[in-house]
Order: sequence, then C-alpha cells, then structure tokens
Amino acid sequence: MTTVATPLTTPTAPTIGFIGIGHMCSSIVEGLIASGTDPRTIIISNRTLAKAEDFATRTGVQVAENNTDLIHAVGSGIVILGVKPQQMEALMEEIRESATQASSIIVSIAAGISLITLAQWAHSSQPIARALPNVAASVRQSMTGLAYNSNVTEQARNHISQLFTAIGRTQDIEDSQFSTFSAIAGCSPAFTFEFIDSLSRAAVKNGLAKKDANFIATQAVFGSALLALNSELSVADLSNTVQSPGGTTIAGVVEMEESGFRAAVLRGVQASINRDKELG
Ligand SMILES: NC(=O)C1=CN([C@@H]2O[C@H](COP(=O)(O)OP(=O)(O)OC[C@H]3O[C@@H](n4cnc5c(N)ncnc54)[C@H](O)[C@@H]3O)[C@@H](O)[C@H]2O)C=CC1
Ligand SMILES: O=C(O)[C@@H]1CCC=N1
Repeated sequence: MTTVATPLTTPTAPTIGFIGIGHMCSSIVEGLIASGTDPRTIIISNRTLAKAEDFATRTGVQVAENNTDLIHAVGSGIVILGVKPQQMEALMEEIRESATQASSIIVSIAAGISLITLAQWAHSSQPIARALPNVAASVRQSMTGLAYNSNVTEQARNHISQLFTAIGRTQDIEDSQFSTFSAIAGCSPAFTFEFIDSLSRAAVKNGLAKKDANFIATQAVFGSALLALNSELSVADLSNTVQSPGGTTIAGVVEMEESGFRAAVLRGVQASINRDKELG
C-alpha cells in the first residue's frame, strides 16, 4: 500500500524511487526538486518510516510503506538504492523478486560494491547501474560517476544519465575505477570542508570572526574551483599565476609543502581508496 504524506489533488504515478532516504538520497531528491522535477513523481521508502514521512512533509514527495510497495509503485522506472554498503546485500535479496516482476531499473549509489557483486545478488536479467554522486547534489553541483551492466538499455542509460545531469555533472567510468573516483569526488567534499575550516581557523587565530572567516574562505575556494573549471590553464599553472616572485603566496606554499600538505592529501586519498576496496 502506497501512502502519500501530503494531500494530493491529482494522484501522480512515481517514476523514480529512493530506498533509504539518508544524507545522500535526500541531497539527490533536493537537487532534483530544485531542477524542476515534480516531487509527486518521486517516491521514497526508509527503514524508519517516520523519517521518510518527515522528509515527504517537507518536500512533497510520495512515501511507500515498504520497499516492495515502492518497487511496485515505480514499475519499470528507476529505483535508487541509498542504504549503507553493509546493508546492500540484504536489501538486494529483499527486492530481488519484486524488481524483476516490475521490470525496475536498479541504481546503486553504494561505495565499494561493484556491478559484478550487485549482479550476483540479482536475477541474471536485472538491469543494474552504479552511480557515485556527492552531497553537492542538493545544490545541483554533484560530480557523479556512472556505469551500467549489459541489461541496461540505451533508453534506460539515457534516463539515468539525465537524472544525474539534472543534479550536476556526470562521467561514465569503468566499474574498476569507482574506488578512485569515489575518493576524489565522493569523499572530497569532506576533504574540502576540512580545508576551508583550516583556512578559517587560521584567520580566527589572527583575529577574524569565525562567521566572516568561513564566508571568506568558502567563497575563495568556490571562486578558485569555478576559475579552474573555466580556464584553459592547468591547476598547476593557475597556481603559478597567484605566486608572485618573493611574494606572500609562495611563502605560504613553501611552508605548506614543508609541513607535508601534498603528502597528507596523497595519503588521505589513498586511505579512502583502500577503504572503498575493503567494502566490496
Ligand atoms: N554520504 C555521502 O556523501 C555519499 C554516500 N554514498 C553512498 O550512499 C549510501 C547512503 O549513504 P548515506 O546517505 O551517507 O547513509 P545514511 O545512513 O545517511 O542513509 C542510509 C538510509 O538508509 C536507510 N535504510 C537502511 N536499511 C534500509 C532498508 N533495508 N530499507 C530502507 N531503508 C533502509 C537508513 O534508515 C538511512 O536513512 C551509502 O551506500 C554510501 O556509500 C555515495 C556517495 C557519497
Ligand atoms: O564515506 C562514505 O560513506 C561516503 C561514500 C562515498 C563518499 N562518502
């Protein structure tokens, strides 16, 4: 039985389902709604139903009482699986029969779980895609990696690609490259927030108010990223444009380098890649 959190005058058939409305899927749904997607075409389910109902009240999406109801409501549409990697096998087992019966297209966003492993938990005919978005989906600036198994039709690929293009940029990648992709696109928002917080703290140490320092550092990082995306120069060359000979920037860059900045980033990214590989 499908329930609706907010009263609808016209029932609308959902075309996209989300199982597990945690941090990542709620970011995707927020981004889709910001892109103009009618929330009534989205249906969600969550282990704790009250969490899904609360989210639906805020956004206008529909709620299914359980995962099987959600699959039947979506039918041959797209079902995004947003549970933790450790919960994915049990979920795939739970929805295996209904997903095949309904001809649903399954999209896993779990870190560390390969298409090959997902296929082992599904019927052999099941269309499965893998997507690795990031939390900037909520402001339509995700960087999302995509891969598909051979059961996903060209038309379904286009639907999935359009869905993630609505919330940012996408890149088709090999299943084997997801660990690396995840570290520099899925985890990197956290690395970036840590960096911004470090810039901000340094400014607070020198007397700036934290709120002002956060705003200033965040806009500076945002502007740098936007410049890098729009420039024909490499990021290394762009960095050189800021480093005047004998100037303030080179003094800071040298000190950061001597303190192991680049080595720390390389080691951190490698640790994320290694952890992702352990999850599979
Ligand atoms: N948080 C992030 O930045 C990113 C997360 N991911 C992936 O997204 C997935 C979700 O991550 P988060 O949103 O951070 O986790 P989360 O813990 O915030 O959300 C998971 C949600 O799934 C629900 N859930 C668990 N088992 C369920 C079941 N059997 N049926 C229905 N709902 C169930 C939980 O109640 C929870 O609301 C993970 O696999 C993660 O690897 C991928 C890219 C980035
Ligand atoms: O650390 C996490 O659980 C998620 C997976 C990919 C990025 N962050």
